[in-house]
Amino acid sequence: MTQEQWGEIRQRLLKTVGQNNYTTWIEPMEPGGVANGIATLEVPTNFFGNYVSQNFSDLILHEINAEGITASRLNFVLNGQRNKTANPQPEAPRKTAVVARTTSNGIAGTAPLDPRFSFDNFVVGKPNELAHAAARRVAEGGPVTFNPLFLYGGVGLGKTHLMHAIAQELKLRKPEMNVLYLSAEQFMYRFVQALRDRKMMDFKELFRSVDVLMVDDVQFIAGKDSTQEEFFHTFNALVDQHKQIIISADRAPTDIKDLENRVKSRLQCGLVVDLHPTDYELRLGILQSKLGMQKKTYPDLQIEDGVLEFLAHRITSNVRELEGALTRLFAFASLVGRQIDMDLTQDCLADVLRSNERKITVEEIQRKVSEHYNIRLSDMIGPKRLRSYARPRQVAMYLSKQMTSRSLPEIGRRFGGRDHTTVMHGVRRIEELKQSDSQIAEDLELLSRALKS
Ligand SMILES: Nc1ncnc2c1ncn2[C@@H]1O[C@H](COP(=O)(O)OP(=O)(O)OP(=O)(O)O)[C@@H](O)[C@H]1O
Repeated sequence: MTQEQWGEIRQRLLKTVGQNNYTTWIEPMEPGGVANGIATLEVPTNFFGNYVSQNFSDLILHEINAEGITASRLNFVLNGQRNKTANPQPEAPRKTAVVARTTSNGIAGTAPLDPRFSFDNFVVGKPNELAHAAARRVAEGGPVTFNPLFLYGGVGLGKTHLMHAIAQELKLRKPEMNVLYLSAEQFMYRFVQALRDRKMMDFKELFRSVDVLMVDDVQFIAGKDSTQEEFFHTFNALVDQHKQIIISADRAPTDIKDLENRVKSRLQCGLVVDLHPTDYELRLGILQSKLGMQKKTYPDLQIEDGVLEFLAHRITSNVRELEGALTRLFAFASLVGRQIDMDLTQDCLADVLRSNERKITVEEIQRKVSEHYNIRLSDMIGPKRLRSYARPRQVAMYLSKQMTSRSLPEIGRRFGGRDHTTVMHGVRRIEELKQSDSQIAEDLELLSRALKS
């Protein structure tokens, strides 16, 4: 793809994604080649590539094809890594802030900080309140009370956001502090580079001279023995000097496989806090806060009441996907010139909604029903025929038939190896009672709502 073609494509993208998105996400990319239906774009960071891929790839592909270039997929490579040897290019100037002070030892430079990942933009709810409070405390830059702060949680739950927020806040409050933020992958890359260039002294000096070291996605160094070793020494040197360390990972230190025990135990010796999966209220709060940004980009678009609630209810996997869905919805609506209502939402996000469909299991149903009727799970599954066990059992069988794709024999097996005719009888009995017994009807309603949430 030539610069000229990319220029045309960019101009059209500006109209569809809006000025803000354009400046942040489209403008920094450089065009690469197109081969076998794959168009390559150069991006400044992996994070950047992931974000663009999740939020704008459909639109970009659409415009690339509109330019007469045939491509069905996009491939993102880091700036300057395409044809590195054949076509050496100077590193593109970074547009976002770099935290660490520049040094002259040839191995300085850190990950860019995303200005949107601030404390102000972080929505706090029950699942993340502890992690948020700990991050806030560390960002005050006061005396080191827990070292390290170890933040962990599943994909897209806000670990990187909190790390960037801490770094940016520290930069504001304590500009004299030397704060180094980087991913574990970059740590390894720098270590290998220093070894190769015989600059280990510089490497050690750089890492041991920081006031705050922040390493994102530390699980990456699992299984990489020499990097772990170096990380361990860096860690110890900084802790000895009472310098703050902040680490993030996708799981707790004890659960990171192939990480040496001494590293694990070091990582656990401060404060370990986790970001729990989001709940409905948090998801809705996040959507409401992100709505403001979209409205700035697309001031003419209206969003129908109930759409945000619908998304918060249905997209439960992670915040990144939730955010991506909102961005996509606005971009799509603006592209097709429609307002955002339920129909458009279902059309535009069919794939995301499908992949988020929650699979309810028979075991979950059994657990919820036994809690509801206050009986033991073992009594529900066991052989006792007492009415106080038999009725909840039939309710659970009925819900298993309605809410899962399990067959009657499969359900029977999960209820202590009962025959499929027993399950069928139970299901029919509850179907009858649902019509004649308002208490049972109410129980079913309550239980199915609780299971779906
Ligand atoms: N509580 C929150 N408030 C506002 N935005 C959030 C919140 N949690 C996550 N996000 C947003 O969700 C997206 C994903 O978050 P982030 O990159 O921090 O996830 P992560 O936990 O680091 O994921 P990964 O494991 O993939 O690195 C970001 O755009 C971030 O701003």
